[in-house]
This record gives sequence, structure tokens and C-alpha cells, in this order.
Amino acid sequence: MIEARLRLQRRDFALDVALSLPGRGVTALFGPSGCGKTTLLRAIAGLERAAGRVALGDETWQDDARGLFVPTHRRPLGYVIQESALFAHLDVSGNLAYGRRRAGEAAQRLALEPVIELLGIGGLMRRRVGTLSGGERQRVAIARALATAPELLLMDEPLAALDAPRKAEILPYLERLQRELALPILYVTHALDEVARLADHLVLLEHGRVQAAGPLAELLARTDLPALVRHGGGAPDEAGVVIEAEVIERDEAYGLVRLGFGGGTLWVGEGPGTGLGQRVRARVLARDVSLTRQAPRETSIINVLPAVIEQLQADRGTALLQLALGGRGGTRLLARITRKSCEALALQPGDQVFAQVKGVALM
Ligand SMILES: Nc1ncnc2c1ncn2[C@@H]1O[C@H](COP(=O)(O)OP(=O)(O)OP(=O)(O)O)[C@@H](O)[C@H]1O
Repeated sequence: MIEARLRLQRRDFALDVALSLPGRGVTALFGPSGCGKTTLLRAIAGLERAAGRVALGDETWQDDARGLFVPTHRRPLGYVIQESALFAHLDVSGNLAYGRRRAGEAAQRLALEPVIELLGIGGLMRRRVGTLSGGERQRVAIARALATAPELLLMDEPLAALDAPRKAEILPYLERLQRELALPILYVTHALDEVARLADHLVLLEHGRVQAAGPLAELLARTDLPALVRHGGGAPDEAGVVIEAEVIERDEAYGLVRLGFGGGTLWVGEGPGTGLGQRVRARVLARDVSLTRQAPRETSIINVLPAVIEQLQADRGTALLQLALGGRGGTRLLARITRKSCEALALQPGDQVFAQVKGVALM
């Protein structure tokens, strides 16, 4: 468990949070520019002097009530930023070794090979850092942070400086960290696709305060969190849920696989990691879900799921509906339809409908 009760006052900004975060998995800190994500991360690291209390498990890093403040270099944490500074005069292996020397005994005992393997940098060890691509540099920066045997990994927009292909190259490594490491990761980003792909938990910040915090799937399924469901004004409509599912059937002839989860199944195109029995994470955007009152006949849409409307939020042009698949308590889905259709069908919470799912992205 990570506990962070922190307050900090700047001229035009106040941070005021009280968080209890899970001691494993990836917790994403998400919110608009200037909401205080970096400030919170730095305050947890002790790089920013906020008032309050910070504890990781039974180790207390800061407790103002007891006059306790462990300086950053004594906290077992790794910190990776957008453009992490590596030592240009050293090769990759020298950079990793430097990080370890700085850290304590635990780091000296840690075998480096698994870290090197995890980030796929074995072939880079003798390279000068100046010759690395942006994506390779970030992998080395993450490896250097892990080489210090941290008990908490803080990542501040680690992909923000990379272009789309570099980002795509490094994301699988971050997924491996999420899956294979026991240590908790706090991950700052303003990219919802990274959140959907990597996070287990989510903290939404707005103006220095926590707007909502909880398990990822639960928060993404809510209709009342503007940071997640806002759209219009040219911003992409990224409202949508993630569903943890298992591959339960394969249709080789058509290149499709069927995902099973509480309350339903979905057919999706096969991809890497879709062998029978494998666990996958699927993202279904609200704009890819349409609704009918009666079971549709002769539709081209392959996924038609019975559902109950649980929540409904309308603005001028559109309505966003939360659905429970297979009845109340089932896996949640969001549907974005026009307000005109919503009124034409007289949709209300409690109604039985059929959700037609056009697109499912495997993350
Ligand atoms: N060193 C500083 N001195 C004064 N104000 C600062 C300082 N650093 C940040 N701020 C202000 O504090 C607020 C929170 O900044 P912070 O960098 O934590 O936000 P953020 O959510 O990480 O934003 P972004 O997504 O743009 O990086 C902002 O209003 C910012 O302008």
C-alpha cells in the first residue's frame, strides 16, 4: 500500500490529496495539463517539499507530525522522466553500473540479467548512449532505474517525447513491467490509450485534487467523469471501457477469436497473444457501440449483446449510456449515441436493450 497525504501551496496552484494506492500493479495518474501530476510524483519522491505524510508499506518516508523526512536519495525508488538524462561519456553498461553503485546493498545483490532481458537491451550494452534511438534510450533509462532495486517505480510521461512508431516499440516492454514485476508503478500520462493499455488502477486529478480513484475498469465505465468522457471541440472521443477477458474459442477459417468475460462474449480479429485460454485486455470505445430495442436481424455486426441501461448522461448533441451486459452487475460497456436517437427510442435507465459492438481493440 502506498499512502500519500500531501498539501502544497503555490501562487496559482494548490495540491491537496489523500491517496491510498495499491502496493502492486500500475497506477496511472491522469488529468489535464497543469492539474498537478508531476508535482504529486515529485512530492512522493521527496523532490518537492509538500506538507503531510508519505509511506510505502510499513516504511514511512515523510511524516510531518513526527518531523520525519527521508531525503530522496535514501528512498528506494526509481524515477524515469520524459527525456531521462543518461551519462553520455559512458556506454549502456556503464550507465547501469553507475545507478547500482549509487543505490544501497539491495541493488548490489540484484542480478542485472533479468532487467536487461526484460527491457531487451542485451545487444546495446557496449553502445555509447549518444548512438541510441529515443526508444532505446528510454528502455535503458528504465533499466537503470530498475537496477537500483527500487521498491517503487515513478514514471513521468515516459513516452511523451517519442513519436508514434517509437512509442509502439516501447509499449510492449512497459506491459512486461506491468505483468512481471511485483513492484508498484506510478505512471503519469495524459494519453488515455496508454492508461487503457497499461494501468490497473487510475487516479484522476483536476486542479490539484483527486476527482476519482479506483480500479481502471470501474472508472473507465463511469459516465460522470469529464476527464474520461469529454468530447467535442475537435478532441477525439476516447470514452470507452476495458474488459479483461479470456480467449475461449477460435475460428481459424475467418481469423476470429471469441473472448469470454462476466456477462458476455465478443468476437474479435485474432492477433498476437490470442491463443486459446490466453488472458487479454480489450478496449471498446463508446462510439463503436450502438443500441437497438429489439434483437437486430440480418445485421453485419457480429457482436450483439443483451444489456440493461444503468446510467444515462446527455449533453446537447449526444447521450452516453452505461450498460451492464447480461443484466445488472454484469461487465460494463459504454455507448455513445446521438441524443436524437436516444429520445426517439425513449431510452431510460432500467431498460433492456441490445448493444451492437462494431469495434474492439485488443490491447
Ligand atoms: N517550479 C514551479 N514553480 C511554480 N509553479 C509551478 C512549478 N512547477 C509547476 N508549477 C505549476 O504548478 C501547477 C501543476 O504543475 P504540474 O507540472 O504538476 O502539472 P502536470 O499535471 O504535471 O502538467 P503537465 O501534464 O502539463 O506536465 C501548474 O499550474 C504549474 O504551472
